[in-house]
Amino acid sequence: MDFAPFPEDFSAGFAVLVGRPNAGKSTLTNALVGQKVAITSNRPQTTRHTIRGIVHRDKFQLILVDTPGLHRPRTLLGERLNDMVAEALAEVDVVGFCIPANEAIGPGDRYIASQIAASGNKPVVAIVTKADTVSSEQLAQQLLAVSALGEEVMSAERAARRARLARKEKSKTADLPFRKDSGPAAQRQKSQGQETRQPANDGQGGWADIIPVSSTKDFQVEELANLFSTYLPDSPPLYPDGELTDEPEATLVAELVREAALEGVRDELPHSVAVTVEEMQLREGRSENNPLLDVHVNLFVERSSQKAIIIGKGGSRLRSIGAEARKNIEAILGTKVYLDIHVKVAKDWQRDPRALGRLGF
Ligand SMILES: Nc1nc2c(ncn2[C@@H]2O[C@H](COP(=O)(O)OP(=O)(O)OP(=O)(O)O)[C@@H](O)[C@H]2O)c(=O)[nH]1
Repeated sequence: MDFAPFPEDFSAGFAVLVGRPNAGKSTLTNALVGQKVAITSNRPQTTRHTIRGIVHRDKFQLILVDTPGLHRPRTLLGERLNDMVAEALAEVDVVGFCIPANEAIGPGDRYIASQIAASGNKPVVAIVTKADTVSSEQLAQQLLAVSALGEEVMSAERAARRARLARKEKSKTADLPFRKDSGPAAQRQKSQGQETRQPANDGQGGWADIIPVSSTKDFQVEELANLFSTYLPDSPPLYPDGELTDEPEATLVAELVREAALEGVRDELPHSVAVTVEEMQLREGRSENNPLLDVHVNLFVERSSQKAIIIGKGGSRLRSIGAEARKNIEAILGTKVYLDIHVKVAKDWQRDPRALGRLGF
């Protein structure tokens, strides 16, 4: 790996974008990175895997983790998705909480905000996305509403932490033969005002920052990158220049096939489609400057009625899924691709832990 020379005050680290489905996380990731790496779609929850894009600048390197839409779990799959989000939050230097400018703040946003607040001491930048879709008055209103949400969840979380701490202290002392907080040491501590530990995510009242952006109109995207960079630790670059994503190629391929399969099925399928890559290798006997990548994938649905939808009349839908997916895979991997898709029924895979494991969740 070749690293270009970097200045002494270089910083590098990780950011995660969270937000409810359709909040614009994938589009923002792409805008920041400058190339299509995350999967966008106008339907919710197409981002299943944590996909990283890397923002390279002269003074910093920002590694972005794009999470699945954090949402209230309904099925086992939902719980796993939320686990993945929690893991992602634990690993980053700064959290970007995406809230669309053109939708009222709802219980979904509140739930996510409280999850982030509970997750600890990471600075949270509230990002009001899709700023181009509203008037400046509406944008100002939304910024105020987002700010109020920050105050609300952070102070609620502080109160909850204090209550949790108090309960913990109480249960620790409850089964002792004498009261632990009545001895001289405890009295001394109390008189010095040390009895309550302060929660970690304190001090701001609300968010670390609030910024409106538009990914499609390139409004304030660079400002956001710079803002994120102020939260990164001093560090040499973590990835070589030019590397845009470290997501294994197979995951990208599976995502692209899944995205193509969901296109055109307007409402019903998003939660019922999973894709695994069975085999991916360069075809033998091709010349070095004209390689062909053979890709075999399984596309799982839950019911045979869904299989019929995916395949379409005389196989027509499956053919266009294949063509669309192949075009996008070729664009990202930069080589010609032969794509073979097998449609299979895996009954109730969303609720079956073994099936989830097999499908890579
Ligand atoms: N007008 C406008 N539309 C946007 C902008 N950013 C995203 N969108 C649209 O909003 C929709 C959702 O965007 P995504 O980036 O897929 O949202 P997401 O949060 O990644 O969604 P999930 O993967 O479902 O969690 C897409 O149709 C985007 O084209 C923006 O800045 N302006």
